[in-house]
Amino acid sequence: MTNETLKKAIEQTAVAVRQMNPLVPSITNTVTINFVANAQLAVGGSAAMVYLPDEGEGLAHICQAMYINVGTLFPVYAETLPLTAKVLHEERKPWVLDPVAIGLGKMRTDLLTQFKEYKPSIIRGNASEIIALAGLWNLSGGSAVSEVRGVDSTDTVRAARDAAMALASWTGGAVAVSGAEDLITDGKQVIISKGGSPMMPCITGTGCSLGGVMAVYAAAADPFVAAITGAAVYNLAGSRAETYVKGTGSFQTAFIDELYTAQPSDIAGNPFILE
Ligand SMILES: Nc1ncnc2c1ncn2[C@@H]1O[C@H](COP(=O)(O)OP(=O)(O)OP(=O)(O)O)[C@@H](O)[C@H]1O
Ligand SMILES: Cc1ncsc1CCO
Ligand SMILES: [Mg+2]
Repeated sequence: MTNETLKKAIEQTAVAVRQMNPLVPSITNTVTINFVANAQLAVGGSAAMVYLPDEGEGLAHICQAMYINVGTLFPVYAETLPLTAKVLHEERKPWVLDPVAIGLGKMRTDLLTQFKEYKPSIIRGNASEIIALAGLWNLSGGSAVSEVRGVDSTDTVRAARDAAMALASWTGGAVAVSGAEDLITDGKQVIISKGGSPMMPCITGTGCSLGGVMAVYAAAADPFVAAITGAAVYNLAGSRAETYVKGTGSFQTAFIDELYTAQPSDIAGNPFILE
């Protein structure tokens, strides 16, 4: 892929989801569920959030793509998440996994272990989560899950490069590592997406909602292009929003405004490096 073909693919993806309004349901955490839905709607998707096993399974059958985030687990998810992921895998529906807080608790570890066989099309996490997931799945570049602390990253994006490439090679999809710059790989090529704002890690759910938005784009593009398009619109919107807000509260509102008003050509023009 060249810079020009990638820019064209990003622009086409952003245009396509606005035309399609794809149904992209989520099973996600209760902290940021509203932010995820609003971000998905802002870029052109149709959101639907569920918790129950038959509802996850039912939506997996009819959706264009789906988002699963293990941030706040409840006992019912031991049934909901594998059932839903199995349908997505069997029907070759694109789906995005956010392995939030990997390493915390037995149920989270069991679920994330099971997802190895259901091959998420895009894995999106911060650097520490990506390194820990590669470790849990016994892939190169990974490390023991016990090193993760809570939901925030203690590693740099570049430190997760090998883990991200190993995960993408396993799934055959894409992996996106978020941070001050974002690294996206399909296991062969690596893209660094630039921009964003230091305010983004100061509000909860920019990462979660980024996963939801990547799932929306995955309804219209292959996983690698979808993940790159998501990173690009986030970095564009974050850079723009920080220029006129007083602090992080109004940043969240301005950020959603910028997602909503971002033009496909501007999303494609957000700086990236193809390594
Ligand atoms: N220092 C930074 N400068 C610019 N952009 C940033 C910075 N830190 C994070 N971002 C952006 O914020 C978004 C979320 O990334 P982050 O790594 O904070 O996710 P996360 O830790 O999973 O977030 P959460 O779990 O709260 O949803 C990405 O678009 C990323 O590019
Ligand atoms: C803060 C927090 N705690 C569980 S999930 C979540 C959202 C960010 O990952
Ligand atoms: Mg996160």
